Amino acid sequence: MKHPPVDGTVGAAVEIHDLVVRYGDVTAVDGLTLTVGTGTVTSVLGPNGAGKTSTVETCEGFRRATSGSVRVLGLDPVRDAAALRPRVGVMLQAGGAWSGVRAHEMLRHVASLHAHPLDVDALVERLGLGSCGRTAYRRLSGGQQQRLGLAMAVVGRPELVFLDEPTAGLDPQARRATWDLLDELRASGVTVVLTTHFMDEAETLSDVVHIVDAGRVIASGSPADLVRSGAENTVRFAARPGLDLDALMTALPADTKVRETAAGQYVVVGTVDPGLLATLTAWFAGQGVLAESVLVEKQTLEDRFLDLTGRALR
Ligand SMILES: Nc1ncnc2c1ncn2[C@@H]1O[C@H](COP(=O)(O)OP(=O)(O)OP(=O)(O)O)[C@@H](O)[C@H]1O
Repeated sequence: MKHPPVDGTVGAAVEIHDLVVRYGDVTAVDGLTLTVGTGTVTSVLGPNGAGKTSTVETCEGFRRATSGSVRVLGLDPVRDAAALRPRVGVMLQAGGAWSGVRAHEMLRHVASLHAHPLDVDALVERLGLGSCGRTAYRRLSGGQQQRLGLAMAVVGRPELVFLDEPTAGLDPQARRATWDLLDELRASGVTVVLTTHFMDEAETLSDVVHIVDAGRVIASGSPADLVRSGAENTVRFAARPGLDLDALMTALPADTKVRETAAGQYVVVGTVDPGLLATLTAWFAGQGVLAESVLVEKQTLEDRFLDLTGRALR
């Protein structure tokens, strides 16, 4: 069943305007503005420490904004917490359950707090939690805790779910099961806001992606738009390590960048056309370089993310 538009939030499930979150001297969120459309899957991406969790926790009502405004389903996440609780599902980055409680008991407890919960047994089955129902939360593996956290976030049939790195530490099977569940939530009209470091996940699942860096949104759009608004194409090739990339970039058109992503693995980003390929291979010939596996590819969201946020570790 599709959820009807929520009063006062037609078109917007979450509205964040000029949000600032400070912890003492640390400014975690620094004037962040974004809107999450009702019924969309929206991903918030950013390097470590960019302010994603602080932003999401403010929307969940766990943190107070230092300044700026946050509206969730048209309501204030702190002042209206009681009204939002049955309507919003939350999956935290860590924890969320009492350490001694058994997995299924915890899930049944959360389900009992909601008027029309999902079928607990079916959800347990879906997320592969059948074998650990009697296990205490603290004894579950990291991936099982993650899956239980996801189940707790969705069991109450929320209108909106916040998922902080929902697939971190999951095996490929559980990751796919999570993707399928998110697809179903979208199909039933649920708004999903997730943070992730997996670019393929964001690209596959999201209607809209916001890239956050240093506490601000630096790019927004559909994954396809974000990739399109970067350089058109990428050429990848393998050759001997340590090629003189300054010399190569001098030979190529001015807007072209080349980097060695791993020893002997190169990526050329720019306007890739037959002329650029001809220049590249002529340069190889002039240098006596026998390049292998020269591939013209579309830029990925990960390439775009790295272009926008740089390559320095945070
Ligand atoms: N409780 C806290 N006290 C002090 N500083 C904090 C606190 N929580 C977060 N920070 C700092 O705020 C900044 C933003 O952290 P936040 O967890 O929001 O980033 P993030 O984008 O979610 O990072 P990650 O991808 O690593 O989870 C970081 O510099 C972090 O060290």
